[in-house]
Formats: sequence, structure tokens, C-alpha cells
Amino acid sequence: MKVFSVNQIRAWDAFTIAHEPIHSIDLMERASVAFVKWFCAHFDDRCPVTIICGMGNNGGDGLAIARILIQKCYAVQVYIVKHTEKGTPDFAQNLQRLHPQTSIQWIEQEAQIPTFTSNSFVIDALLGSGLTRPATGLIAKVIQQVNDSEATAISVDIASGLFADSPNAPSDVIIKPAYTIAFQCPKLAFFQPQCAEYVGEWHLVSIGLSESYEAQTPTPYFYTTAAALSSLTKARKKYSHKGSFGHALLIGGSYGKMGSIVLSAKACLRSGAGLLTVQAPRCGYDILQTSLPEAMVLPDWHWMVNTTVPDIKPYSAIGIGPGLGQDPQTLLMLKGLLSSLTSPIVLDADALNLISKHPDLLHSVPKNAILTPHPKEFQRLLNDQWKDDFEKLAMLRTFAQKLQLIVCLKGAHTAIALPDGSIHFNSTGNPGMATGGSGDVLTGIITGLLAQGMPPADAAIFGVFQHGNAGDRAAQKCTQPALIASDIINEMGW
Ligand SMILES: NC(=O)C1=CN([C@@H]2O[C@H](COP(=O)(O)OP(=O)(O)OC[C@H]3O[C@@H](n4cnc5c(N)ncnc54)[C@H](OP(=O)(O)O)[C@@H]3O)[C@@H](O)[C@H]2O)[C@@H](O)CC1
Ligand SMILES: Nc1ncnc2c1ncn2[C@@H]1O[C@H](COP(=O)(O)OP(=O)(O)O)[C@@H](O)[C@H]1O
Ligand SMILES: [K+]
Repeated sequence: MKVFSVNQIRAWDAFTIAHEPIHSIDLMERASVAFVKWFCAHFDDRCPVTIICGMGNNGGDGLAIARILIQKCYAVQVYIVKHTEKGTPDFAQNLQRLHPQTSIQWIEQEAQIPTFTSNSFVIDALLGSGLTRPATGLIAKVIQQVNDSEATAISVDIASGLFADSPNAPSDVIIKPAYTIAFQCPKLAFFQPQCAEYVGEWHLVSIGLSESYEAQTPTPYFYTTAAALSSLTKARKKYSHKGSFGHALLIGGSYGKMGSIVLSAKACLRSGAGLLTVQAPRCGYDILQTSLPEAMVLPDWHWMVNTTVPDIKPYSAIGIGPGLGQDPQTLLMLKGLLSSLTSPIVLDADALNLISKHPDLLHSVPKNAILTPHPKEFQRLLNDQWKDDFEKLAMLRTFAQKLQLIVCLKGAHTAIALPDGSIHFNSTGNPGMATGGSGDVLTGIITGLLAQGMPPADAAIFGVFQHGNAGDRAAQKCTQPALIASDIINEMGW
């Protein structure tokens, strides 16, 4: 799914109005109906609903939502903040459409701001994607009052005061909703850690905007959906054999850190790789052979760390990094490996840290190599610091494009930057996966997919998605706090 900027969404709106064709008031009605459908499916009519409206189209949505909820017998109180003389035409029309007996209060001064009770829902329709400046004055006071209350706030399209495509200043006043119900497509802000408390749990509702506009309008940003990946899962042919599914080589582990490579290895096999060899220091030989009899082991002569450049001819993909350590002899091995590469590679953890310490190495990393840093590892690779998450994203994009690499910047909504300048935000996963070894599992999965011949960009996007999917299934079974990396492996399958 494409992620559009506010200007593009506005153009999408206009395109739909012109080409469907549909009147803008009817499009607003569709959006409001979609919001109410979500709302009623989640909350019954026992709690009072307060709808706070601005005078733009977001406020127009709020008024239409009020009318529809009243028809459904919800107890609704409407407040309109008079922040301008004249509302938008669709706002005005929806105001007229409200039943004369609807309870409407205009807020024209601070004393008229209500207190929001703890058992109520506050539907936030003050400001939407039309935000042009930070919220101030009366609107800011209302936002503050909502944030100070214990009412459950639900934002229409986007939290009032939150910029969709650019960072807010830390002092900006923004609604902190429990939920955001966004129309048609997510906003870039939804993927930024710094915006988390201004987004809450977000859901998309379709309002039937033009499919042809979506198809023909370019954007660097995408949100990965299961539907878009369905073509990547292929049934195995009847007469296929283990040789049909590639031979992966994983290099990692060191004394005291053998668990990492064991996790990667298990995940690699579960991703469907036909054969797996693990190169590990000699101390890991018994550990690997015992914990994972399905894998072959290539013991390094060194007892503690990996030092030997393997003969890479037999392997269809290589993954290196988990538990690797940063010994000087390991660095030499990594240098040798990078200079002799012919197969696709995943670089993770200490492989990335070694590269960060010896930045020249970055230029020997082949095009389309997949790097899987968490934010700290990425910051080391860049040797630079971003001032906010939007700048981090821009730096990620430039880095991947300039070096022609695939970079999976891990975390909630892992951002996968491709050499073509696109960024794909993942839609699966949960905070239960913030536990040692989760990233090692991902390295194994992507290496296994590469070994089976999946193109690197697909392997990165599909692997991250399935890793999160398995994590979500695991969390459902054992809860997020109890989740450990092995549970992700046990829940793998597609
Ligand atoms: N295609 C879709 O997705 C659909 C979208 N729809 C809905 O429309 C919403 C966007 O509506 P919108 O463009 O009228 O903007 P919205 O945010 O309501 O109004 C802001 C207005 O107030 C002003 N203003 C700006 N900042 C301000 C501030 N800090 N403090 C005070 N005022 C401020 C600014 O005007 P200005 O003062 O800058 O001239 C602006 O005109 C969208 O989020 C969704 O809910 C659906 O109905 C249909 C389909
Ligand atoms: N809050 C979260 N939501 C979703 N996924 C998460 C979250 N926290 C961590 N993860 C995922 O878990 C993995 C953690 O990787 P990493 O930090 O490298 O762990 P480790 O080094 O212990 O293996 C990543 O794939 C990341 O996307
Ligand atoms: K809003």
C-alpha cells in the first residue's frame, strides 16, 4: 500500500471528486460512515460521546459523525471551537444537517471549555491533515484539557495538532489519542517513534478514493500488506528435493554467544532453506550439533571466534553477524569474505559493528547486500546523529540509495530502505519481540529466503513481515512479556 503525503492525499481527494465523480460532501459522508462503522464495532452506546470539532473539513467529519451516531442512539454532545469566522463549505453543510435538537456548544472563550469525564469518549475532530501551523490559543487549550482528562480520545484521521509529514516541535500541543482512525492510507507520522503517543493504536478505514490515482501516483513510501506479498509464497513442486531450496551458510557465534547463531540457524531452516551449514568457532561445535542436528557445522580452527574465510562456492546465500564478536582476526575474515563474494549476503550485528569501526569496508559490501541494523547499529554505521525521526528516515533513504544497499532499520514498523529510494514500513510485530535474539531470528529468515533464490528486496520485505507475523502469533499464545526469540521460530510458517 502506498503512503502519500498530505498534498498527495488532498490531490487524491480532488481526483476522486472529479473522476468518480462524487460531491465532496458525499465523500465526507463516506468517511464519516466508515469512522462510525469502526466506532460502533468497538464501543457500544453505554458511554457518552463528546465530539470536539474545528471548522475545517476534519470538523465537518466530526459533525457528520455526530449525526450518524445520534441516529444509532448514542448520547452525543458536540462542541465546536470557533477558531475562524467561516467554516469550510462542507463543515457548514454538515452543521445544517444536524438535527435542531442536537446538543451543540460553541467554544469562543476559555471558560466554555468543558471537563471531559473519565467514562466518556472524546472524538477529536478539531484539526486534521489540513494543519498548517502548530495548534495555539483556544484549540490548544481544548487539546490540553482532553489530554489532562481520563476520557478515551479517538482522533478522526490524525490527532489534532500533529503534522503528518514533518516533525512537530517538542513544545507543540497535540492530542494524545488512544486510537487514530485514519482515512484510506496511513500518514508518515504513524511510523515515527517520536509520534507514538500522538497516534495511539491506529486503524485504517477505506473511503473508496480512486484506485487509478493510487496506481499512477509515485511515492517513496509503502506500507507492507499481506495481500501485496501473496505472490511470494509458492507451493513446493511434487518432485522437488533439498537441492531445490538452496544451501545457506551462516557465520557467527563466539565463546559465550553461541545462542545467537543457533537461533539464526533454526530460523534459517524453518524459512525453508534446503541445506544449511554454520561456520562457528570450535567451542560451538557440540552446541550446534546437539541443538540443531539438521544443520551441518564447519568448525573454525579457532576455539573462541570465527577467523577463516570459507570457500563460498557451495552456498547460494550467506548470513553473517549474530554472536560474531569483534576480534581482529574476525575482522580479517570479514574483509576476505566481502572481497570474494559471489552470492547474496545478509550482514547483521557484529558484522555491522566491525564495518562501522572500519568504514572503508562499507565500500566492499556488494550492491543489494541486506543490512539489518537496529537504530544504534545504524547510527554507528552512519557515524552521524539525526535530530529527529524524520531526519533519520531521510538519512536511511540516502544511505541505501547512495551505496545501493538494502537496509532494514529494525524496530516497531521496521523501515526497509531499497537502492531505488523506496522505503517499506512493516505492518507486523509487537513489543514482545523486544527481547534478546529476535534480531538473530530475522537474520536467519532472510538468509534462508535468499538461499532459496528470492530476490534480495523481496526477501527483506517478506522476511521482516513473516518474522513479525510469527512474533504476533507467539505473543497471542504466551503474551508479550513471556515471548522469547525461540517462540518466534516455533511460530514460523507461511
Ligand atoms: N481525502 C481524505 O482523506 C478526506 C479527508 N477528509 C477530512 O478532511 C480533513 C482535512 O480537512 P481540511 O483540509 O479542511 O483541514 P482541517 O485539518 O480540517 O482544517 C484545518 C483548517 O484550519 C486551519 N488551520 C490549520 N492549522 C491550524 C491551527 N493550528 N489552528 C487553527 N487553524 C488551523 C487551516 O486553514 P488556514 O487557517 O491555514 O487558512 C485549515 O483549512 C482530513 O483530515 C479529513 O478529516 C474527509 O472529510 C473526506 C476525505
Ligand atoms: N516494539 C517492537 N515492535 C515490533 N518489533 C520489534 C519491537 N522491538 C523489537 N522488535 C523486533 O525485534 C527484533 C530485535 O532485533 P535486535 O535489536 O537486533 O535484537 P537482538 O540483537 O537481540 O537479536 C527486530 O526485528 C525488531 O524489529
Ligand atoms: K483530528
